[in-house]
Amino acid sequence: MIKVVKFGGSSLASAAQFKKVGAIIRKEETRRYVVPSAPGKRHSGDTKVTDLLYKCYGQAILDDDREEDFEEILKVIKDRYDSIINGLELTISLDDEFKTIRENFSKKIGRDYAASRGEYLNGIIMAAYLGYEFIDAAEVIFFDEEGEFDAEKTNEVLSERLAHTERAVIPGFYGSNPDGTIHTFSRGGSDITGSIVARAVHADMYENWTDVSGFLIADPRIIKNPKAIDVITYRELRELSYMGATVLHEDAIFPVRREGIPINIRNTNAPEDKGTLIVEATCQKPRFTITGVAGKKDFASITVEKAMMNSEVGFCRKVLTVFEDNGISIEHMPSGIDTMTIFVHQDEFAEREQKVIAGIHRAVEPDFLELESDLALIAVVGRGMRATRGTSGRIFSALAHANVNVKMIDQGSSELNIIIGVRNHDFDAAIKAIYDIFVNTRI
Ligand SMILES: Nc1ncnc2c1ncn2[C@@H]1O[C@H](COP(=O)(O)OP(=O)(O)O)[C@@H](O)[C@H]1O
Ligand SMILES: N[C@@H](CC(=O)OP(=O)(O)O)C(=O)O
Repeated sequence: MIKVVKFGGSSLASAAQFKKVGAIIRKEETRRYVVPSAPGKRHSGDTKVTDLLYKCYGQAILDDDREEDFEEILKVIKDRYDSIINGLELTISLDDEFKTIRENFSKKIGRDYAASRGEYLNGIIMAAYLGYEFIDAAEVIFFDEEGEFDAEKTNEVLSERLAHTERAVIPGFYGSNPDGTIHTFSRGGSDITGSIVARAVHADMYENWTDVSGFLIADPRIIKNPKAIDVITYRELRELSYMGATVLHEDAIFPVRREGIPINIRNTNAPEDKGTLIVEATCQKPRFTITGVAGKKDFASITVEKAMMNSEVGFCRKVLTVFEDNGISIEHMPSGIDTMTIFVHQDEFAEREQKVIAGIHRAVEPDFLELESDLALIAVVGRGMRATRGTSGRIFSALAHANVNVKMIDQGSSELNIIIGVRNHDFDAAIKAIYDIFVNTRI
């Protein structure tokens, strides 16, 4: 049995957190491959080391005389690592590493390099603390010429390397380009590294340790003490992650899914809790009709109206081409007989708004065109919804009771999700109402 264990920044924010992590790893022999993130927030007002590194590099590349700020931030970062090393009573020193980092920052070596040092340094500490081998992710995780993750090369090199390594620490979040420079995944990308490592060693389980007891039915920042989901399918999770449930990076699912490796989300601060199991398929009935609810704010909608639109061949395509030509991706597209509405990210749309409107006029000569902004989209997700009648009815009545005006509803063809559009300022109230009706009331 082999387990790959990834620890998030919240689990590695201080020496005290490292000790909890050490105890978890030592408890099971099978926890052979460890993927650490950079130290995260120790409390709500704190700053993640990754953010400090971005800030520090931002100072380093300024041409004017900002030496002081640069040195100050670098010292804050070094102090954080030193306090972990001292708290763990380790004898290692990162002085030489910081010397190299300072030199490389002065050479303006790259923003990705800068950010990656958070995981790199934490990996060195973790390996020393556990007595595991340290493997620099730059040697085993690869990106191609276009900057896309190179899954096949990585899998080949990484599986070969780990086949000869009994226990190792591989820092998350980064790898290398064909020219040897450092490249990072997008934010939260250590989850992806964990998944890649799990695939490479054909792990039996990918444990992803964080600061909550699993994937929760709703965002704990909106709902107080939400219940955890026991078992969730990859597909349900994809829907929820995409719509803003940030526990696991949305791209972290692909590598393990190929191999059918389950993911277990666990809590470093409550290691006895079972957490959430993420699987390909399950016969286990969900506890509630919905598995989870998540959402994102700041969308704009463009409604195009034209009589007999439905019978005009190619109408939708012509409208969509306008968005494509302007490089704007489309989030949702509910339609009626004479209308279609397109939901887009507000910030992406704002810059090209007038170009898009002009383009639509030229392309399809609509009778009427309406724009709306500051909208939020909420996804209610659940494999149990298919078998339950009246789910949308319950959602509508709950939202009506909470005085939330529903702007749009779109049921996915898989019947796995229902997407609801509301105003930004109704977002929290809508999530609360949906959680309440399905989880607390449970009629
Ligand atoms: N549905 C959800 N279930 C659990 N956590 C959620 C959910 N939606 C948002 N979160 C947030 O995700 C956080 C965990 O993810 P993250 O901050 O990336 O942790 P880590 O630093 O361990 O990688 C939780 O602390 C919680 O605030
Ligand atoms: N440290 C990186 C990568 C990461 O995955 O972090 P975490 O596991 O704390 O979300 C970030 O902040 O984006």
